[in-house]
Amino acid sequence: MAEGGSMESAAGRYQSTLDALSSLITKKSRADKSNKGDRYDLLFDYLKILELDEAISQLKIIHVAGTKGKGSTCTFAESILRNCGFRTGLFTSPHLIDVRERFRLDGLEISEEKFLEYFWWCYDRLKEKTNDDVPMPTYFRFLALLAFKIFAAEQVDVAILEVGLGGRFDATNVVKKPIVCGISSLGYDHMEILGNTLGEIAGEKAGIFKHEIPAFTVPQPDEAMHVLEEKASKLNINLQVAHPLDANLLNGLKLALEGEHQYLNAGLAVALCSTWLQRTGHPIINFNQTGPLPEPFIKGLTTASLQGRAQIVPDIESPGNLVFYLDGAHSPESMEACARWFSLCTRDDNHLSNLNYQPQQHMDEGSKKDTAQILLFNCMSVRDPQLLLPRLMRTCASHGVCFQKALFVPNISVYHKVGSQALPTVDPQVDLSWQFGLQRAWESLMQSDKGVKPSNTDQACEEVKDDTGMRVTSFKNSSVFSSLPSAIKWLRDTAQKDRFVCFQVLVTGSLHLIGDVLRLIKK
Ligand SMILES: Nc1ncnc2c1ncn2[C@@H]1O[C@H](COP(=O)(O)OP(=O)(O)OP(=O)(O)O)[C@@H](O)[C@H]1O
Ligand SMILES: [Mg+2]
Ligand SMILES: [Mg+2]
Repeated sequence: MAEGGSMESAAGRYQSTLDALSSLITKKSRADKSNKGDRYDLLFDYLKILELDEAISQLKIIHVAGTKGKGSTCTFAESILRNCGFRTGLFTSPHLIDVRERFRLDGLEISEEKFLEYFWWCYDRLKEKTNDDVPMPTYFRFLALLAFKIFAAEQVDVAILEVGLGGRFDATNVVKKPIVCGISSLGYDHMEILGNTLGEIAGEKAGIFKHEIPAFTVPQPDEAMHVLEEKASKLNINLQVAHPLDANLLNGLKLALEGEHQYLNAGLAVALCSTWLQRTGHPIINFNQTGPLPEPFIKGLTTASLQGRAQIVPDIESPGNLVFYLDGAHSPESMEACARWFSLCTRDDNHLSNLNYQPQQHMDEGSKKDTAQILLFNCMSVRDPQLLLPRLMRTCASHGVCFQKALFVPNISVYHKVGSQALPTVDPQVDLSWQFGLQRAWESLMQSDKGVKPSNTDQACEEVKDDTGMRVTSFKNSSVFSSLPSAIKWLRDTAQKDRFVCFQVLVTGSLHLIGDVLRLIKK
């Protein structure tokens, strides 16, 4: 019998499943060899153990790599093909709150029941057949195998797979014959693993190309495009460039995911889906690049959903004057896209009418609410804040948006654990040196940047303990909070005190942070 026997409660069973999953997380850093393909051959042993070889060859797969926009592109593609009437499977990463977010069937997160069934089916077989030579798969490899099992068992018409990291040595790349491949925007990320030049990075991502399987990409910098083309031509592929979607093709509707960069992702998704339809014997009548999009495409593109990407959440405690703008950007290019999105939608008063509250409700007739922008930030220590923070601040400044205050917090999620139970009791002794570094970088930016309100020369640092014993270290323009809940509490208190100001909080830098914030504010 699987771990988590019948005596256990459903919640207990789910938790022990997450514990089993957590046991696969290796303590080694991600830059470790295993991500460079170390023992990639093991994946084929796992496929044999799970008897998935044949099943995978039957799946009609769309495979997407890229630095940014993979998840969005896959989400659009899934939504389009579901609206065309197909049974869809979608595998994306990372997850924000619950690991089941990574596996969608017909657009919905897999049910707990099915997840448990397939999880233990795979886990038990692997546990039984693995040994010193063929050890248990690592975390992401296990999840990818589980995705294959789920999609095969559920007999989806189409499986849409997002590469976890890179391409060539990614666990999803055991696929031998996808229907179509896509490469979304390339940029600098994970250089410690994928190489230092855009060309090298492109080469890794192009590792998903397969002999004579059609492939699409978005417009890329020359350096990247050359490498993609070269790799494609070696495999006898005519690599095509999907142009950004023309907003006029949406019948006056808006893309479901916000931000200008989503038009790039949507354009790629449209190309992938129309090719998938053609190659699986469902050509769309009268479809061309410039004419209006078929109805299910419009429906798909305008209703797709993905948490933590340009997501706007009014706070439940003070919806009128505290609004969270959440975006998991964590690379320089996406930081800029995120800053542009935040600036445009905070500058634009109209967007408030899209939210389910009346911003004017607490105010006297005719008075206009002031807004104040606050940044809530953390990034993982593999990122370079000197690349992220200036990009963020300058892009906002160029749109006339200045942050009144920046808050830096540690993430709460414990990385070697999966699942919501991983929310730990807050540790007052937590090491904040990384956050102090972020704060210093921010303060010196505020001092040096032209076009940004100069801050007080008085840089007295104030350290206080709040009522929960948490440390808060403040400069004029920024604070370091020793926990996320205390930062959220500060935001709510601040909003309570000043009901005539709408506090617009941009939360960015790390998807883990976004997940933690969503967990706290959605309760
Ligand atoms: N085409 C793009 N160009 C630049 N930035 C983008 C693009 N698409 C998305 N982004 C930014 O990247 C963030 C993540 O988007 P998405 O989840 O689609 O990408 P991803 O490639 O799956 O990222 P991850 O590496 O986190 O898996 C978005 O919130 C947005 O800020
Ligand atoms: Mg990434
Ligand atoms: Mg992703």
